[in-house]
Amino acid sequence: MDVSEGAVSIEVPEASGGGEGAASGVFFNPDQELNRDITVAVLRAFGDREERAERYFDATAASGIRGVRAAAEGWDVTMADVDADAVSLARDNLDRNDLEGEVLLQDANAVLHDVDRVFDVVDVDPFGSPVPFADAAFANTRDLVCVTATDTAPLCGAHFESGVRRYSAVPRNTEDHAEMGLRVLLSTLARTAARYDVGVRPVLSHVTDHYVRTYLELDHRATDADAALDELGNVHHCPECLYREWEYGLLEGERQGCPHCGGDNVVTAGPVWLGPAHDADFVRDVREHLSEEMGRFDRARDTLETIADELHVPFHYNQHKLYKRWGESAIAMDDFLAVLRDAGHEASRTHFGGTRFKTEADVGEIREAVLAAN
Ligand SMILES: C[S@@+](CC[C@H](N)C(=O)[O-])C[C@H]1O[C@@H](n2cnc3c(N)ncnc32)[C@H](O)[C@@H]1O
Repeated sequence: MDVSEGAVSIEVPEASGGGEGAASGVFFNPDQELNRDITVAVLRAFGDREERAERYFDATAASGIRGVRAAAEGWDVTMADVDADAVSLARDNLDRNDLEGEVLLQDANAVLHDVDRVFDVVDVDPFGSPVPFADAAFANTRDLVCVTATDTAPLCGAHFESGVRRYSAVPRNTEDHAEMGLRVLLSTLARTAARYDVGVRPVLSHVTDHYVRTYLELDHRATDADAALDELGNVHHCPECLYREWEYGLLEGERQGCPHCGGDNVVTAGPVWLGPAHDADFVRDVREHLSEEMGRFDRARDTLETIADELHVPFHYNQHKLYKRWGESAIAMDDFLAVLRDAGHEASRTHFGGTRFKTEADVGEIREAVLAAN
């Protein structure tokens, strides 16, 4: 089956249309086109800014769609896969588009540990968790590590034990679980990178459908790794009144009782990444580098616009849940944000959902602002 994405056309097996875990054939998930469109725009924006960056490694190639699209953008592409059918298909797909590139039948970790190779950008887009590739990626990438995680249930605490095992963190299945998953992933990646004296700075992150995607710019001094670790801490959630509170540091403990409603079901997650999950200027630049031939242009543009304007608050509220608790009907989001801003609180929409918002205000302050506006 022929598939066109952006400027390229590739062949994928018919059987792979079913998405992750398709019974036969090389993997190809059409639903990840948005992820790949944004990746191409990131490569354009990053390549313009860091002109010397030219070597891109698609660590888990499958059909080669990412590597082929990167090669079409002028990147010097290497791809790897442990599946011989995938390697042969990825090679064919480069040829089909008259593009150069190297496709290796090799474990991505072995390629990353090859002392004769250096990559500026490494893209890890595996089945499930990226953790098996994280050490090698951070130990051996120059500039940018791009990571997809599709194991959102462990990451957000819905599969608690596997989340603890895999991510060396305590995830909690709170009502803002998608952001919980992102911040648990960022915490694990920051701690993994720190082992190699590498500091990570997330320049763009999004949680879309059932995956988390993040782009981490790297700095290669021990002090950079220390600075990244300083962005870690714990977050406490009260499931009754939706109060949440966070504090930086790795040694903070659990909370006894909610300071807002007095409830005793407060849950603590950590260590999670409390720092910025994106760089607004970079996100705006990436948005400018989207192009209309991309299949998910409109959605990618809207997602990036929302992310660029998101406050750097490490969790978010669900406006409808708050109104339900107050026994009132929710008002339009723009009006609601205006109420918070009029009361002196910064507030923004978030790409985590249309009924969700970010603010530094706590639940008591939010309620006061709404009451004062009535
Ligand atoms: C989710 S698919 C990749 C999808 C692809 N990046 C895309 O955008 O369509 C994961 C691929 O990783 C490959 N893989 C699994 N373990 C690997 C390893 N250790 N090194 C390299 N590739 C591996 C699998 O064979 C599979 O083709």
